[in-house]
Amino acid sequence: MLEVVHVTKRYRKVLANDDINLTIEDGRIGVLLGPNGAGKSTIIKCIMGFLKYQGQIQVNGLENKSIEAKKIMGYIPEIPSLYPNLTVDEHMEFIARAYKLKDYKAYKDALLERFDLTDKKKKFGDELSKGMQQKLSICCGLLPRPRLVLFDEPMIGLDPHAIKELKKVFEELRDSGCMVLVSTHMIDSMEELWDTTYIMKQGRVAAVVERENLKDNNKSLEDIFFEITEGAALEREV
Ligand SMILES: Nc1ncnc2c1ncn2[C@@H]1O[C@H](COP(=O)(O)OP(=O)(O)OP(=O)(O)O)[C@@H](O)[C@H]1O
Repeated sequence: MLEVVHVTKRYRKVLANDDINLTIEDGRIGVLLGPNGAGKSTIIKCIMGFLKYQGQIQVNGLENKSIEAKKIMGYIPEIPSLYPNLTVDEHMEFIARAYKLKDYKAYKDALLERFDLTDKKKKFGDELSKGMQQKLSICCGLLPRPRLVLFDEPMIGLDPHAIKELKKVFEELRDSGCMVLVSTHMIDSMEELWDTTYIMKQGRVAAVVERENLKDNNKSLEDIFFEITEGAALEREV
């Protein structure tokens, strides 16, 4: 289980995350939905342990900044950060060695095939298109088979085939008991895939929407999103 408890992050005068609480259980998909600047990337970076913040974050009971926690966490950043002098295949090998993976070759090849990178194996990072870079970044994030996977705006720049594959990946991760957290500002992009949506506004979680509860509520996620983001900020459960 991922547990984010009372997390507050300031960048000097900017309050980017204001007392964030969220939980993702095993085998569940959480979505961070919010307009630009709502604080989605910041909370993901806090969960990954890249930033200093106030509050507590635990993954399966482990402190998020511990080595044990990092071994089970995967992160696909909003902007791919590749090595210009490493090829596609070398990026994957680098990850495999960093995580001391064993028996990873078949999975590596399957990931590259799935995201149409098999014939790009020998291309260098700076020879890839933006979409190809994003696909490689996804493959690198998935190779260590993380139990918690954080995707920051993962569909931006992907072609329809890659988006379809990525959605299948979300389902497979969920079905294998992983925790998934996806940030997006596109309401429809996660379709029926999410279990819990955290609607963020101005650094706060303004509403927590559970899919089960949406059925009894005559409103769509879109209705709730616009009510929250265009109306007064109020924290509530739906
Ligand atoms: N490194 C930084 N230094 C200063 N302020 C920052 C920094 N990174 C983010 N911010 C500010 O923190 C706030 C939240 O930004 P964040 O990137 O978390 O939002 P977001 O919801 O991910 O937005 P987007 O959808 O545009 O990616 C914004 O006001 C942003 O300007």
